[in-house]
Amino acid sequence: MAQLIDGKQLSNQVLQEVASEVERLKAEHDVEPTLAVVLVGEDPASQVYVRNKVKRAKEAGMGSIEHRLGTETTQGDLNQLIERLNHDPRVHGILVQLPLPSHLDEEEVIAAINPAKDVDGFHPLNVGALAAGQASLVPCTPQGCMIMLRQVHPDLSGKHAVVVGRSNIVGKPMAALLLQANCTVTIAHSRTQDIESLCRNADIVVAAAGRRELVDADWIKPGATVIDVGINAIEVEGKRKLVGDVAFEAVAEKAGAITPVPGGVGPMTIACLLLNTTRAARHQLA
Ligand SMILES: NC(=O)C1=CN([C@@H]2O[C@H](COP(=O)(O)OP(=O)(O)OC[C@H]3O[C@@H](n4cnc5c(N)ncnc54)[C@H](OP(=O)(O)O)[C@@H]3O)[C@@H](O)[C@H]2O)C=CC1
Ligand SMILES: Nc1nc(=O)c2c([nH]1)NC[C@@H]1CN(c3ccc(C(=O)N[C@@H](CCC(=O)O)C(=O)O)cc3)C=[N+]21
Repeated sequence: MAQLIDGKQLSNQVLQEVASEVERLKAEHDVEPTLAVVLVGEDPASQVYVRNKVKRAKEAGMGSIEHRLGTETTQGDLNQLIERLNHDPRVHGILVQLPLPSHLDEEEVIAAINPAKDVDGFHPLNVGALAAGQASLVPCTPQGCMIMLRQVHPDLSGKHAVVVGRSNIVGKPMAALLLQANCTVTIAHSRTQDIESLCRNADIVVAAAGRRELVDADWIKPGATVIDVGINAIEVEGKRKLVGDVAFEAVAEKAGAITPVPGGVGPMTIACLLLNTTRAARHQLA
């Protein structure tokens, strides 16, 4: 049976560090690190994430501001709100929940965020910095995955990592961080041929495809480390349940270490978001 990498517990450790940094910023600089979350539309899954973020921020002693806008919000309205948050000295981090309703241009919105307040690390300037190995605000989910991986592999050097998925928010930044940690990195996606044997050669598999239980036991080399980013809501006997992109029961028999869903990457993502917010606040002091 694989070692379970407990994201809930690890995230609490990160959140404790965040809370101490919040204390210091308050005591030494009279600054309350504050995150502004912008949610457009009624996507129920997004509402759950926003609730979790706000709750954890409060627990860490941080300020949090929510802007809930209707589905009919225009690009102009949204840009105007971002501009206001960019210039508000009480706001240190800005997160616009994705995906946006289809009539809104995500690229334009992300580019409008002040890069110094871009706690998601999605602005082109931060994306470029990450690619060049000079990042200060690293995307939260990959950052959380790296903390989990370090539990098992304090030295990642020379490990073969396969990332399944190439999105801007998970797959690509994940690959960049693994490369920076001296892994040999393969990025697989929906056009990849024979993805199974690629994964079977990997010491580390990061599953971020958004396909429930895509990664099965015969994809995994015995003893490999498996990080499951997927969050897929399904119904079992009328009840809502979350499953990952990994067939957990079967893969746990074969892997050396594995992250659960829920209680894995999700809580780490939120902890890293708040960590990024304290980093942004610290930077804005200067
Ligand atoms: N735990 C957390 O904190 C977070 C979880 N998530 C979850 O992670 C998952 C991925 O999210 P995200 O990156 O935004 O998703 P996207 O839909 O943006 O990207 C999915 C990627 O997976 C690839 N893919 C899809 N199907 C297959 C397949 N059958 N075989 C191989 N590759 C495939 C796609 O390939 P192609 O490019 O060719 O289309 C694409 O690159 C989702 O379940 C999401 O809910 C996301 C963010 C945070
Ligand atoms: N701009 C932007 N940044 C994001 O980081 C972002 C986003 N948009 N859009 C959606 C995805 C998804 N995401 C999650 C965060 C936390 C959990 C999380 O806390 N999950 C818990 C449980 C949640 C539950 O019970 O529903 C867990 O896995 O244990 C999940 C998913 C961030 N995302």
